[in-house]
Amino acid sequence: MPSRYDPVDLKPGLAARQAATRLLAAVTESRASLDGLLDPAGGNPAFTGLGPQDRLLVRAILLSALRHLRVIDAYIDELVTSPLPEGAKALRQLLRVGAAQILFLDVPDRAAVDLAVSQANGDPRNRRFAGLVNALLRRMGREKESRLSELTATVPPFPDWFVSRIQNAYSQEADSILSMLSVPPAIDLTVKTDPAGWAERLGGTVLPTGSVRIARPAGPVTDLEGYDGGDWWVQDAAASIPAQMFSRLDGLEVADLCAAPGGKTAQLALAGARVTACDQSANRLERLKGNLSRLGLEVSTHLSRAQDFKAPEGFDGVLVDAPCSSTGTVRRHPDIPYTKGPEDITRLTQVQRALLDHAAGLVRPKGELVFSNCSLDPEEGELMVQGFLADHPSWRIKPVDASRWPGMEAAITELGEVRTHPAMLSDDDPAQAGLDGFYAVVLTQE
Ligand SMILES: C[S@@+](CC[C@H](N)C(=O)[O-])C[C@H]1O[C@@H](n2cnc3c(N)ncnc32)[C@H](O)[C@@H]1O
Repeated sequence: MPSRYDPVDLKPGLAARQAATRLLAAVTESRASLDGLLDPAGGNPAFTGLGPQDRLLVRAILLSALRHLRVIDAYIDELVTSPLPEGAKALRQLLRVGAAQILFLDVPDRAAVDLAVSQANGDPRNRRFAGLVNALLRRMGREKESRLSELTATVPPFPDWFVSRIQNAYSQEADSILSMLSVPPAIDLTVKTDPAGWAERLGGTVLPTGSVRIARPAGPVTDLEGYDGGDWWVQDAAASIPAQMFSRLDGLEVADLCAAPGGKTAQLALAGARVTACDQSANRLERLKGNLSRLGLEVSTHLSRAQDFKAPEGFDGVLVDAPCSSTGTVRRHPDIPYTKGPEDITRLTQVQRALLDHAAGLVRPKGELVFSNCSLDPEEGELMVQGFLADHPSWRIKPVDASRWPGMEAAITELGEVRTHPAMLSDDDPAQAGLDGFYAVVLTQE
C-alpha cells in the first residue's frame, strides 16, 4: 500500500494554507508548473514570501494534494449534499487543501478544520460556505479510516488522458505503475566511487545501477555527508542508465546535447570522456557549471540550440537526453498530469526527432549515439526511434546486453533498448521501490 504520509512535521499556519490554495489553483486551473511556482529565486510571491518552515509545509500540502487529487475530489463530491456550484472554484481549492491535510498529512484533524474555516471566513467568495467547510472536513476526519482505502481502490489516481495513455502502453502493468505514481519516492545518489561505503555511511542500499538509494532525509539533502565534498549527486537510478550505455568513454570525445543541469554530463566526465556539454538555456547551463564545479569535474560548455550546434570533426559519442513530457517523473512532479496534455507529447516528439536527426550528423563513423528521455510514453521513445530508423536505413539499434544490470533484466526490451518504469525494482516498502520512467537506446551506423 502506498504510504499515506509525507515525512514532514506539519503545523500549518494560515499563510501557508492560503499560499497552498492559491498555488494549487495555479497548477490545476492555469497549468503552471510546480517547479516554477516553488522556485526559491523566481517563484510565486505567495510562496517566496513565506519563511522556510512554511515553505516546507506548502510544498508538502501541494505534493500530497496533487498525488491524490482525484480521490480527494471524489470524496468531496460524495460528502456534499448538492453538487458544488460550477463557479465555486475557490471553494473547491480550499476544500482540497483541507482534505489533503486530513487524509494524507500528519496534521491533527481539528487544526486542519479550524484553519480551513478561518480561511473560508477570511475570503468573501467563501464566507457563506464556512459552515459547509466545517461540516464536510469534520466528517472526512471521522470517516477516513474506512472510506479512504475504498476510494483509493476504485478512483483512478490521475486525469483520464494520462491514465488511458499508461493503460494503452503498459496493459498488464498499468495498475501497478499508476499506483506507484502516487507514492513519494526515495532519493537516489550517483556516487563517484565506493557505492557500498556510501550506502553504509548514509544508511542506504546499492541498486543494480550502482546508485545508492537512501530514505528521504528530514532536512535538506545538501546537509548530508559528502555533498560539500562533491562525492555524489542526486540522480534517479533510471536517469543514471543512459550515460552507462556507451560501450567506451575513457579518453573519447563526447557531446552531451541537452546537458543541463548536468547529471549525465558528470557521469560522462567521471568515466574519463572529454565532454562538450550543450544546452539552449543560459540559466540551466550556469547550474550545470555550478554542479560540475562542486563535483570537481571539468567539461567544455556550449550555449545554443542543439540543432544549431556544429562540429565538422564530429564526436566518438553523442548523448541526446531530450526534452520530453517527463511523465516518468510524476512521483516527484505530480503536477505533470495536470499541466501537460497529449498535445504536448505530439509537439515534443517533433523536437525529439529534430534533435535526433541533427545528432546523427555529429557522430563519427563507428561512433555511438545514445538517445534517452524520462517519458513513460512510447511515442516519445520506442515509436520515435522506429520513425528515425525508417528514415535513416544506415542506422540500427545496438542492443544492450540483458545481463548489464543484474536484477534489471525486465528493463531491457526485445530490441535491446532500455525501458524503465515505477513498478520496477519492487520492495516491501513502496517508498523504497520503483524507478523513474525512462527510455534509452544506443544507435550506431552499419
Ligand atoms: C531532460 S533535461 C536534460 C537533463 C540532463 N541531461 C541531466 O542529466 O541533468 C533537457 C534539457 O534540454 C534542454 N533543451 C531543450 N531543448 C533543447 C534544444 N533544442 N537544444 C539544446 N538544449 C535543449 C533544456 O534546457 C534542458 O536543460
